[in-house]
Amino acid sequence: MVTVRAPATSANLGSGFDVFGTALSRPADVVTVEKAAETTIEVTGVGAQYIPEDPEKNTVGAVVEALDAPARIHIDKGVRPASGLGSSAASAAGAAVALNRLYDRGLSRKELVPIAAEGEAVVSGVAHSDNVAPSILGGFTVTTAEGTRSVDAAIPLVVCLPDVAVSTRDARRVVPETAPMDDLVETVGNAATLAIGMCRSDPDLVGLGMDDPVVTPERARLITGYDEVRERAFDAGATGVTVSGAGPAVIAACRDRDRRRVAAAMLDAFDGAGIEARAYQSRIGRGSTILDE
Ligand SMILES: Nc1ncnc2c1ncn2[C@@H]1O[C@H](COP(=O)(O)OP(=O)(O)O)[C@@H](O)[C@H]1O
Ligand SMILES: N[C@@H](CCOP(=O)(O)O)C(=O)O
Repeated sequence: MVTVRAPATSANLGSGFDVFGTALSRPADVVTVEKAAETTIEVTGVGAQYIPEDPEKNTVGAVVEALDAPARIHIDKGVRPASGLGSSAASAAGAAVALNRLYDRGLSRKELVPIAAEGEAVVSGVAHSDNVAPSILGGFTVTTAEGTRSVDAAIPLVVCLPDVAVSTRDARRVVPETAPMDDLVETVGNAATLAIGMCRSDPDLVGLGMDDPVVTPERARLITGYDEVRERAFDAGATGVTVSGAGPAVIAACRDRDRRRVAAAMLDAFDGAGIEARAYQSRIGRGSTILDE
């Protein structure tokens, strides 16, 4: 038996659509696997009632297939589904790390990234790796067709999750198919600024680089209260604010001393829009951890 804690993640960070991701120190899924002749999945925890236990429909089923590793699997959800916090990815990442160990497949963490991404194709239609990569490796990750690079960074974050669901599949439908050259230039500049900020653990540069003129404005329309939440977070000291993943969670970078104030301001703004929400005072965290074997 192997048990793995797989963290929530925030993908895109504004300027890095389908490329950037960060592991969050909290919340997390806990995935336990035991060898079995046939794969079965049991899901408990936050939002478990909305998550299929059929291996064909659960993200971990695709990981079992890819590793040829049938197992009895228990997923204890800490990451609410349809959150923008890589809920589907956390289970897939945890399963990939756990099954690799259970069956001694000997794959490296980086080699597990495309395997876990197969799970994302099951739910969103695209095997995007920007959530599974940080959930497996930890830190800030950059994933391209050439593979994944990661760096540890100490950046305080606030993630505010409103009590509404946005499916990644639906939120991918509003992504523009093309972008004007000016927007492309702006996005590249922001993404490069953010990457330098991560390498220096500098919340000001990271926040500055979180702006995105192409995808985020379209997604923000799906989140009631987004503009007010963003403005209030900046007023409270956030250095950057954007949609987390496909939403509805909103993520802010800040300094340690401002984290509580930013969290309170974001909650208050959602409340003003008539939306219940919860805030995680988080930071960039570590990747999947084996808890027990
Ligand atoms: N192990 C899993 N954990 C969470 N969601 C899952 C899992 N397997 C399948 N799903 C489905 O994936 C969808 C949530 O994924 P997604 O829309 O990408 O949201 P998130 O941003 O939270 O990952 C839901 O429809 C859910 O039923
Ligand atoms: N790059 C993807 C990330 C989706 O993240 P999720 O946490 O909402 O699953 C996208 O933006 O579609």
